[in-house]
Amino acid sequence: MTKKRGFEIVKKFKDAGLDLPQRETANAAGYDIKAAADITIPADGSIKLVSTGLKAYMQADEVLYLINRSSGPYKRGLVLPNSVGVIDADYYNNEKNEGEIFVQMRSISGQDVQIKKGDRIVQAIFIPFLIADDDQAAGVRTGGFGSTGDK
Ligand SMILES: O=c1ccn([C@H]2C[C@H](O)[C@@H](COP(=O)(O)OP(=O)(O)OP(=O)(O)O)O2)c(=O)[nH]1
Ligand SMILES: [Mg+2]
Repeated sequence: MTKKRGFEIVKKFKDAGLDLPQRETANAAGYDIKAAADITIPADGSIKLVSTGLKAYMQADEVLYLINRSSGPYKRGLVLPNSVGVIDADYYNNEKNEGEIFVQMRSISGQDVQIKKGDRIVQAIFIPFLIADDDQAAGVRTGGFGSTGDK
């Protein structure tokens, strides 16, 4: 089978016994992503990066969105401060790193929230996107989290 899109475990977590993301029901859009290690999301509202131990490959005109589970804020008091995480196709095996996906998380409960290894923290949805007529993007991704600068 030709590889089109999917998830792989990054080297750092290769012996950690992680599961590859699954959809829970036949028509679900989202692949549920689990935390790769225990982490506390602090009561003070500061932002933590949660390791997933995963990278994602996809077609050049596809993007992977990380979107909160509806139970995230409602039951656990957890939100993604960036609302939606955008995982670009060229983040996979980029120049500086393998392209591990991290989930930004913040507690809005006023309490510490304990995330345990294996907890399903976010859902990931593959989506095709369009480009504008005059698009001339030719840059090469060298990392993530601000690698392309502010200007
Ligand atoms: O929640 C997220 C958001 C992004 N990323 C990684 C994958 C993505 O391809 C890369 C860049 O994300 P984005 O373009 O949203 O952030 P940026 O601040 O514009 O960084 P850059 O300048 O590297 O594009 O960072 C994550 O691991 N988790
Ligand atoms: Mg960017």
